[in-house]
Amino acid sequence: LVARYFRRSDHVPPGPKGWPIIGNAFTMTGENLYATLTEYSRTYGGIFSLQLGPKLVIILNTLDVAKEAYVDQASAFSKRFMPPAIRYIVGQEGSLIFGDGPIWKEQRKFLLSAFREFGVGKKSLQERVNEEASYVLEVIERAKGQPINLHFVINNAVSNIICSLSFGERFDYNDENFQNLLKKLHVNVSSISLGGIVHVFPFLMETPIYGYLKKNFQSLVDFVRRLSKEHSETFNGNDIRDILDKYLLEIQKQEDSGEESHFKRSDDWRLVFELFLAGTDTTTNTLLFTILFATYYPDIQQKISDEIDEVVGGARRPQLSDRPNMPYTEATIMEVLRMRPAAPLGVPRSVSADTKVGGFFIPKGTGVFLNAFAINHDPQVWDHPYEFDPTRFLSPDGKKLIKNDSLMTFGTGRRACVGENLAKMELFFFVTNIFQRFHLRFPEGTSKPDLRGTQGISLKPAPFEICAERR
Ligand code: HEM
Repeated sequence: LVARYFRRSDHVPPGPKGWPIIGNAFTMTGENLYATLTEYSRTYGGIFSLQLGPKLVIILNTLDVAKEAYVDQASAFSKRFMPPAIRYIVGQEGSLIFGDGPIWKEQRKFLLSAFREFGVGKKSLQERVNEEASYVLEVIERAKGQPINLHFVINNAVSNIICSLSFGERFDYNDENFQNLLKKLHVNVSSISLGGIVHVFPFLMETPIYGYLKKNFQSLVDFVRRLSKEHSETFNGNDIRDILDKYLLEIQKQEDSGEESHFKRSDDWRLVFELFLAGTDTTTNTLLFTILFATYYPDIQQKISDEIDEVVGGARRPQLSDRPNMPYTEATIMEVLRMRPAAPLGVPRSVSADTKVGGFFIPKGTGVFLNAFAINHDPQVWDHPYEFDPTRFLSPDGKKLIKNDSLMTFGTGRRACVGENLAKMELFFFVTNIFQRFHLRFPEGTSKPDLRGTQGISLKPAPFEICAERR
């Protein structure tokens, strides 16, 4: 009976054999997980399955099956599978990233409208990001050309954009409390995968091996809760300063109208917490990879710098209106997003009704991972997929940015990333500010860093240092 409970049905997509009880949980760990799963896709095809304990999950590895599931069958594929260990710590109810149904729908609509209101894609936020970038430039300047690891500065800067949108505050790069918090978040998203053994046995969170994950998440929740509480004490319905105020106003309106409220006062911390979770390490890692690739390929860095000189010059800050005139810089960012998707397996979904994909039976309740790395490197779609070549996103004359629907870095369908425009805006401003002012190289006498990156929930570059010389 036990064996039958854990065994895969014959009609579901094939996949590698697992161990008794835990199935393929060990397969779903390892710092090169994205590469391992992409290898499997070469053996098993566009869709294959794994067993996480008793839970069947499928991995979508080509654009065709991704669209067939997430777009053509959006109703069956728009729920989330929340990895048990994460649910165990932060719960699923009221979650935008992991929730479902009307609450999720309202939260998503709310956030998209809040992003518009508070300047995503607009001048007001441009000033904010430029200002934050100027603090990063100061840190680089102070290093005076000596080797520096930019990880926690960039991480702090990116988080400050979320903090400023959410509750109008930024934290100094020397603020030890905030830095510690970011480190804890970083450790959590980079040291567990979305499908490893801890999700088969979530009680491991209570043991010394994994207990730190629970503590780390709890510190972040406590921090956001405290800030949300302090912020709400200064709430004035006639002066909506940021996303948290807008959220509180929404609650007030729903309470006043006597309607059943989907936004709860007790949950006001959650939205901000989830913006941290979804938006900090993803954007940080992509920005670090951009710095890494541009330093690794000096000719590409030179082309970015030339474009900045031509379009922006050296005297003023970059503007949103410069973006359409800077296709090479934008194409380089797109190429980094393709090569190193910060969430290489997306955020898992759950199938809400028995269905079929790629001709295979997919039972209700199956977990689904979108292998963005495999799709972004599919040789059927991309020429020389493992080469770093920004020109693949440029028109033949190099003057226009060419989008490609096969880029799966932000997911697709109803639950695609809501932060895509914000992330791209941040990437553009941080990249242009840095390469406007500095030429970057690796420290003398050191070997070139590894470009592959290591994977937990997010994919991050291995630690590296750069030396920055003023241009
Ligand atoms: C380079 C940076 C980023 C990458 C690569 C990324 C990637 C993703 C991916 C793959 C998903 C799942 C999509 C799907 O299921 O189809 C997602 C969801 C999400 N992202 Fe992002 N993200 C980034 C930045 C951000 C930022 C800056 C924010 C907000 C501050 C954000 C907020 C969210 C939210 C709230 C969701 C859940 C949406 C839902 O379930 O409806 N992301 N992201």
